[in-house]
Amino acid sequence: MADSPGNNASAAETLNPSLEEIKPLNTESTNDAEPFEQLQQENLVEAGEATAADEEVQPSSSQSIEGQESAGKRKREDIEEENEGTKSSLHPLWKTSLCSYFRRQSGHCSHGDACRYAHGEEELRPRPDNSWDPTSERAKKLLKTENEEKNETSDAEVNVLMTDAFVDSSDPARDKCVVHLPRKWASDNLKSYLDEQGILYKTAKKKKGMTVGFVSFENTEQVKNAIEILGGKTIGNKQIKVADVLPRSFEKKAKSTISVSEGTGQATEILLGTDDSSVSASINGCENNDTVEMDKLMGDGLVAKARNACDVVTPLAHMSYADQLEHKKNSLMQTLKKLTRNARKACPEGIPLPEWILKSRDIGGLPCKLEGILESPLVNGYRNKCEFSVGYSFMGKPTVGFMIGNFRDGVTAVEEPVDCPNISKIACKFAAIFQEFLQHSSLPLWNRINNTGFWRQLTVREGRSPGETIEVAALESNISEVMLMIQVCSSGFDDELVTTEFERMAQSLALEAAESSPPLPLTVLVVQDHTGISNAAPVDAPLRTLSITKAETTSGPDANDITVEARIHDYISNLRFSISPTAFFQVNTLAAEKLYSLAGDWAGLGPDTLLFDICCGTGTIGLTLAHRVGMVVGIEMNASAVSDAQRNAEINGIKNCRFICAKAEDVMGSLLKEYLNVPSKQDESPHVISEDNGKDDLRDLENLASVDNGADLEESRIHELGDDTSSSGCPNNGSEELEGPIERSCISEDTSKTVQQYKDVVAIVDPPRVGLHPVVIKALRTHPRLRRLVYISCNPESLVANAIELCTPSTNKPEKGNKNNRGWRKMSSAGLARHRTKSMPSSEPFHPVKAMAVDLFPHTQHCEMVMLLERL
Ligand SMILES: C[S@@+](CC[C@H](N)C(=O)[O-])C[C@H]1O[C@@H](n2cnc3c(N)ncnc32)[C@H](O)[C@@H]1O
Repeated sequence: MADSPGNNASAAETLNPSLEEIKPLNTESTNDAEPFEQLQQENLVEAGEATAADEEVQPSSSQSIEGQESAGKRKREDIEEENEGTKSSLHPLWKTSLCSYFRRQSGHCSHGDACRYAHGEEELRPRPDNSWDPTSERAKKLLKTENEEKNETSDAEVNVLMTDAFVDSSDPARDKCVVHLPRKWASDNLKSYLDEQGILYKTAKKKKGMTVGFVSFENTEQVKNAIEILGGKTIGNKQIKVADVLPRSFEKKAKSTISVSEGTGQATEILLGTDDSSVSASINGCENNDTVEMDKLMGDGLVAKARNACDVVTPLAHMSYADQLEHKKNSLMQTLKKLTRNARKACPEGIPLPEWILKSRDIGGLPCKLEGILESPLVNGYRNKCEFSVGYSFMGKPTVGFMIGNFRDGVTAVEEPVDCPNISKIACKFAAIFQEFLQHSSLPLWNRINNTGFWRQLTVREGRSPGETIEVAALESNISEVMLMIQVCSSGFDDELVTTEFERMAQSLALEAAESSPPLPLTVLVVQDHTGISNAAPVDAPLRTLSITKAETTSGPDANDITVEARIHDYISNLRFSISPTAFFQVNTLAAEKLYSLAGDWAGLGPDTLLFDICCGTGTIGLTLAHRVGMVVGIEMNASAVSDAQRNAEINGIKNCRFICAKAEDVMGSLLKEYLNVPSKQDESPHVISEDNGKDDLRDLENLASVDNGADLEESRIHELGDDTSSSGCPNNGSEELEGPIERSCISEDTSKTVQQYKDVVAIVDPPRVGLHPVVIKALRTHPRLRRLVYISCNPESLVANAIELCTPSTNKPEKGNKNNRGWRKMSSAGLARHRTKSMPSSEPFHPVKAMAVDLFPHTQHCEMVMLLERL
């Protein structure tokens, strides 16, 4: 998802040597496999099919001759088997892939003409979809041409919707942007480049991470000169372009100007250069003008990307729901196949391939059966939490909604969420109310380019009333509580002004909510103060609860302000859940209920089960399954979520749960030891990890993982667009600084039953998008008493990566991790996982038993997946 940083040649060159060092010996090339995966995605090649592209899978070049021979034999038998079917009738894939044996053995293949694979480019036939074997010269040539064409097209579609003020001259014709610059450049690099080219300019600004720089000129002569000099220039393989900053009418239409003080870079003076009538005129006329102007620009080829929030936030909305489910299922199947391919590739020499890999051929290369996809009970308006960005619309109107593109590519325009089908009516109404308030606020909107301003984001969280049935036609009537969290950056602003503005805001929101028809519930109003660059605030960003004026008394002399505790409530499986402002709670409550109950069913629970709920959030999984097990141990790093979990256990009278506030990687090993210290037969097996050795290995892996978990700010920004599976939704890098491994325990534990009595140990893991920390994987994998693991994932790629480590047979001589190696930076998550398997201590692998998708996010590409892993 995140673009690879640094796409220029020098970055690639410096990376290669380190990659060499850690490239798994049995990997010839991982690049070739990718186009093949694409073909598989399009269902053009069966997963079991052997081609030059997937031949890297086996035999492993690090295997012994014997190993190679047996692997080679395996493959040859497979081919012969398949040939039986192809000789008699011409298989549609006959000679559509290059024969790897023929290529390797300099033009010799024992199958001769009968070989189903093409002996050389001349014999090669196009595939049924007219594409070519991706390893062939033809395919490579075609790809190159396509890429060139793409580059040309994107050149034509220069599209900078930088609505945040970033202009230096009074004449927009003298403000230009330069596009296709290296991401790693900052302003200084841009200035040096312009100087080197002999270009005169007034100011030049560029932020790292963006491909766009902003240059203002003293006069039109300088503009002309710059365009002439830069025309046709390239940096790396990118052609530099000079373009207008859109919207061109921004200066004309935007009524507020922000004066930024030189010294602090902080906005100190705000001139609302408008009277109310002109603001409302501009607001009222805005929608139509926007559309006309946008259409014109699209016609001119200047704006070709998403034009509204709906296209960005709900890209599948144009499909029927049945088609969306089918689309997601197919795409998940392709992702799952990576598990088989990579585990096969990583299987150490001399160790037989596990049964599940051998059997994968019978199910199209899947590691286990994908049992289907469960639909969301609600398809529209299902989100109980929406994070709306604050910014300027395409036409320069202060707007509360979604960014319609990527900041890195120079798009900061924010558009209203009106047509996004996943957003509830209540959330849309609150966004509109807050937007209206911002039109008159004396504090500025957050400017993503200068990182200045005040108003940043609005989060609307909804809680339902208890009840069995949901009125799909009148969803709002089920919403009884609403929490609004307004994110600001108050640093550098006058306290008194800020307090007055908050009071005005609270009054305005309460009044408008009460006057809405039907009235909107407004339970809690919280302000989150955050100074960081991205809106993804750490969980400990300061919160301030504002009092809300009771609607019925607003006009009376004794207007009654109430401040309530900052929390709302929702219900899952008839349990009441208390949710604090920053705690994770699944955004689609009804679908989450299905997800948790499926996980419980697959976990095979009973009164003798000890259930580890890893990454437990507010305790939803453990608490909804507590009645089916002996005891639940929940682990969660967000302190307020842990307090919520504890509170939720209490309000629901559940006594067999213990919640631990810690990073799972810090406590998993010791918890397994604490609970499972009873020696069993398994413990005596050679699979047991020795303490010292284990610690060393854990440290090695931790080293690799520390950067792996690094959040990509821009990725977080993209997920602001309504995808709550982001790291902002489930903070994996929360700033909750923990002193010790278990800083705080919340225990409502039935201590009458000692831990040794639990015969059955099960883990349900539900990690954030990045997946489980390698230390946690290792702890789970190497503890022999943990026989069953249910993995719930909002990111199938990380599920696959983690499952590679959990399910690949371990080597008898695990390698030591190389702490100084930085080559993993450019590896795929699966490649990295494969690499890690080499240092996995000798332990019995899990095997994938079954998988099921649960659609928590209709209209988007995202989907939850559940996979059951077991040890026989
Ligand atoms: C996808 S959410 C799942 C929460 C919960 N199971 C639920 O369904 O509501 C992931 C949770 O993992 C927590 N988390 C992230 N990294 C963690 C870590 N290293 N250790 C423990 N918890 C973590 C997040 O705070 C978040 O609550």
